[in-house]
Parts: sequence; C-alpha cells; structure tokens
Amino acid sequence: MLHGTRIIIMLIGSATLVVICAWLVAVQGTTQLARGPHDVSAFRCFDSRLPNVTIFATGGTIAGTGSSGKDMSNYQIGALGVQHLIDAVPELCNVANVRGVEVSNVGSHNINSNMLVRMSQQIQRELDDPYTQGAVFTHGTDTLEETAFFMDLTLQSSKPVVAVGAMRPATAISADGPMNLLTAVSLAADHDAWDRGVMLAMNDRIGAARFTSKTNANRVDAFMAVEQGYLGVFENTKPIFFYPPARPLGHRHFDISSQLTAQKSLPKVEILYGYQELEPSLFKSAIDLGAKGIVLAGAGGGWWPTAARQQVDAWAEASGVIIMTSSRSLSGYVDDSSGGIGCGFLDPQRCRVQLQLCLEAGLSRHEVRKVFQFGV
Ligand SMILES: NC(=O)C[C@H](N)C(=O)O
Repeated sequence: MLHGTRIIIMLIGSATLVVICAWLVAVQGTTQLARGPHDVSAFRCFDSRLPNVTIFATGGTIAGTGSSGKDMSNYQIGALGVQHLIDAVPELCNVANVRGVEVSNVGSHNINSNMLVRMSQQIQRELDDPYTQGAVFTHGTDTLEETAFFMDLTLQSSKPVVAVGAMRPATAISADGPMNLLTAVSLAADHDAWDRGVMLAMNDRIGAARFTSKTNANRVDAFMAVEQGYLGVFENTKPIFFYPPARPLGHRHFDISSQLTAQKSLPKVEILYGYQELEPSLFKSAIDLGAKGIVLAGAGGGWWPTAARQQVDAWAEASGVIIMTSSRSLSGYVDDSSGGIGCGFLDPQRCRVQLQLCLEAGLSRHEVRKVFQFGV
C-alpha cells in the first residue's frame, strides 16, 4: 500500500515537472521575441512563432494617392504613412511580425546623402538586434537603385534587407504596392534570403541591389538586371532562388558607423552626360562648384570628344578632382581606355554612390581605381 502510494506520488511529481517544463519552454518561446527592445504593441499583430521584420518607409508612389483609380501619373506622393501601408495588407500578419518606422515621406528625387547615411545607420542598428530577422525599406522607384546600392555597400549583416516600391499609386486600379510589400516582407522573413546582401522585390521578381535598375519610367515591369539577371522569383509570395547565396565580385563594405555624424552629407560628386559635341566647360563649372569627383556617362565604352577630354584632364590635374568614366548605354563594362578611372560594370548613378563612399573613406586615386576595377 505504502509502496503504491509512493509510486502514485512519484508519477504525479513527474507529470507536474513535465507540465512545468513545457510551460517554461512555451513561455520562454513567446517572451524571447516579446522581450526584445520593441514593445509587442508596436507590431500590428504578434505571433511569437513568426520572425520580426521592420519596415522603414521613405515615401514614393507606393505611399501615393490619386484622385481616381485610373490616375497613374498625376498623384500625390507621400500621402500615406507607413502604418497605412501595413494596415492595407492584413496578410502580412501570416508572414511576419511587422513594425513600421517612418524615415521620410518624399519622392525619391528628393532623397539626399544625409538621409541615406541616417537610414543606413538606423537599419544597421535594427539588424544588430537579435530579435530582428530582416528589414524592408519602401522607396520611390526613380532613385531606388541608388539607395539600394548605398545600403548594399554600407550595411553589414547576414540578415536580409529588401528594397521595395510601386509603379502605381495606392489608389490605382491594380495597384502593385500591396503585393510588392507582401513579397518584400516574405523575402525578408525567409531564411533562404540570408547572406545575399540588399535585394529588390518588384513585380514578382528578386534582384540584387548592385545590378537591378529601373528601365522604364511608367510600366509595372520596370525593374531589370539586363546583363546579370534576377536572383529569383516569387511563386505566389514564396521566394524561390535560382542559386545558393553569394555576393557579387567587387563587393566591398564601407563602414559609415563612426566617421559620419547624422548631420553630415557625403562628398559632392556630379554626373555629366556624354554626347556628340560635349561642352567641356560644364566640367569646369562642376569643379568650381565644389565637386570632389565627376562621373561621365560617356558614349559606348565611356567615350567622349578627344579635345574635351584633354581640356578636362588638365583641369582635373590642377584641382585634384577625380574623373570617373561610365557608360550611357544600358549595360557594359568601362575600363580606363577612354580616360579617367573606369567605373567597371557600374552605371553612372551607382558609380557616383561608390565614389562618394570611397572619398568619404579617404581612399587615394590608386585605391579608388582598385575598388572599381577589381580583377583587371
Ligand atoms: N514610382 C515611383 O515611386 C516614382 C516616384 N516619382 C518616386 O520615385 O518617388
């Protein structure tokens, strides 16, 4: 009898222990995410089994509204705040715990290097947070590629960062913003997306920030990586990659965490366009206005009129301004043969961004050449 009671007591004790352990594991599971730096109430909805993804909003057409469903060019940019964008896609709650941070609400033609620096520092802090699994930033599409490339060069983390925008305002019939946002968050929440740098999620496709550009001013399928191709696609909203994770050759990280204050802008770099009968005095004006570097969007492999070239070389020599040569063609490689430092595979706008970061880092002309012409 005594023996039987002892067995029953032992059984009850063990069962209680199991229940307590299970409860502790469950509680630990929920509190681990909830206990993060963010109050759970900051999330639109919260499920401890889902990853935490932060959405940084900057404005653009994705946050724009027009007066009618067919208005796709004359609309108000930046009419909607980040919470509105999140609330418009309740399906986000099945994918991730999303939290919105409004960085700005402007058309992307008004983004400047000071805003880029601040946003990069904000996103980096978020990625360093163990409770955050990925980040998304919404942005106007016109200069999306510059911001995405800047983030690619300055952020350091295995976690996914996804750039997203829309070609149609939120009020348009068949607005593309909500689906683009859902795929972007799905990508940022997906473990297969780790170690791939900053990506773009536009029109059911995944592109690398280094190579994907806006190739059409109006159409929904505006973004392409003409030469290098996409990284993957979305099937429904699930990201499917073509290849395992990799970073492009020539990728280099620029640490902007310490040397820049939030008030500071990056060194001034101008872009000039190459054409028949190019007027060289435009370069002189850019130098006189304080440019530390000039990128020429030259013809073909970076060519421009020989007389203009010689004149500009003399000015550059006297002033110490770095002249870079890129191409006005949609894709291709530019080396040093047409003069200046060739931008390699980078288009003029990306060449400008990388040169700004090189100048900020204090690199010499020789070091700048090495950054752009890796492997040559
Ligand atoms: N589709 C867009 O987002 C274009 C807009 N003008 C912008 O870049 O802000």
